Amino acid sequence: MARPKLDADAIKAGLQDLDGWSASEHGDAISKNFKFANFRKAFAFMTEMAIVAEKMNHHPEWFNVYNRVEVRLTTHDSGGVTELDMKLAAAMNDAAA
Ligand SMILES: C[C@H](O)[C@H](O)[C@H]1CNC2=NC(N)=NC(=O)C2=N1
Repeated sequence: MARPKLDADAIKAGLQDLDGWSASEHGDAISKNFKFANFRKAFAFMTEMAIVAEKMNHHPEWFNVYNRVEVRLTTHDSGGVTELDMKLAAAMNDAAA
């Protein structure tokens, strides 16, 4: 079952607690650019999050160059942002802290 999409207000409310995350222009995704000390740290973060994502069956769109990981979260099955994206974003903030 696809999760219900969050509307613009619900996304805004959810992002209050998510440091560094912002809504995309069209409100169909949330994104954050993470920066680490080096590639090893960036890739360790990705490895940790890959395991979490697989457990959640909810997978990030991301792009890595050296110490930078650009993340975009959206729920493809729902065509927008859902609670799953908020949950994964929170887990990423915890892992990067
Ligand atoms: C069939 C499978 O459960 C789905 O395609 C899952 C896998 N991972 C997913 N990840 C994300 N980000 N959105 C989804 O809708 C999604 N759906």
